[in-house]
Amino acid sequence: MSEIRVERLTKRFNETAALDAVSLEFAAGSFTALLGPSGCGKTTMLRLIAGFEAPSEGRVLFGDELMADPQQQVPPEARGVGVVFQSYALWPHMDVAENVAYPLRARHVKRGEIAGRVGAVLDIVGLNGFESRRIEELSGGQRQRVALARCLVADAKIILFDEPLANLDMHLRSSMVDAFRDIHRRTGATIVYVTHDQAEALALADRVAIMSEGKVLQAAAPQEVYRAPANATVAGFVGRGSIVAGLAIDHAEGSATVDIAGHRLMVRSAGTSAGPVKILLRPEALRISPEGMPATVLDSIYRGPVHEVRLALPMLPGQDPGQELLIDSTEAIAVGQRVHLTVSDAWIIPGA
Ligand SMILES: Nc1ncnc2c1ncn2[C@@H]1O[C@H](COP(=O)(O)OP(=O)(O)OP(=O)(O)O)[C@@H](O)[C@H]1O
Repeated sequence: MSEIRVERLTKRFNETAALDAVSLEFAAGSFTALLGPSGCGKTTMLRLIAGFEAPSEGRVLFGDELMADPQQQVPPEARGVGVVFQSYALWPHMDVAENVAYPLRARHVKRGEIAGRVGAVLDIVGLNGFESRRIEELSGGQRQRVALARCLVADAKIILFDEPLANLDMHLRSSMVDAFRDIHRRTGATIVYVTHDQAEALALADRVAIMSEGKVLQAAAPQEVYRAPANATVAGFVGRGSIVAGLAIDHAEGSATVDIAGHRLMVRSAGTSAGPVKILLRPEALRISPEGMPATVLDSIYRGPVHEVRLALPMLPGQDPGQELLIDSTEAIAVGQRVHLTVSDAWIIPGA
């Protein structure tokens, strides 16, 4: 059953549609990341689900229950949703345990029960022993964990996260990514997680919804979004890679033969007719070898374990000039060198 359903959900601020007729379901227990550039409508979607905004058009349902349409809205506190923002909004004058206990106190839960539940969630977020620490004595990552614990203690079936790791350094972010995976496993909550960090989205979510200009361009498993982007915008937004022009010569179920710069190869395809196509080539699917697609090295940048090498494809009559590819190479390669590439995987971008 789907826990959250948004139907043709639209939110307009003055003339601009921050969210534009989006329909999306969130299955019970799923972990969906909303991913997209700044201003694409991610936070607006979250705020509509939480009840902090009212829809201009469309509806929000939890199960079969209507939460909001333009005429009526269930108030946020009656939706039973946990929300964690990037600003932790903790009470500075209370210690860790008091902050975490706050939602239970507000609901008049018994003292004895509160202590047990607070201990249990502090355990989940790895803050056992910090009960009587003051908030100002905590690091950014520890504060974020307190905010997380305070959200978890309420036992919400739906938890919304708005860029919860945005203020943390890289090292802390990766340890918090582990904490989030653990929390999802333990609570089984339906999670919607807003981020503009694709690595975070791919690592955490079982489904990624890529948004742009108030619309959802693709909502699919992380592997699918990466391997088979629905259009050029998604392809450009998720992962590294190059989009080159080619000519489809022949196609079968799920694959096609294409010509790229005079070189023929088999690529994956969602079904296309013969003619010009755009093809996505990921760096890890390209390898320098004695024969294959010819290319010339334009430049090479050391990126840590590998050199990222930019190559130019030969220009052929009737094809796009200046087509470029990216590959990762364990060795530095001299600029100007001519090489050949084997292609182990490629994808025809639908409708491009
Ligand atoms: N209260 C508001 N009043 C007017 N415009 C708003 C309001 N809230 C959001 N917007 C506009 O709606 C659009 C979507 O905003 P939203 O905050 O949902 O984007 P986002 O994808 O979360 O961006 P970011 O990653 O920068 O947080 C933006 O163009 C924004 O300027």
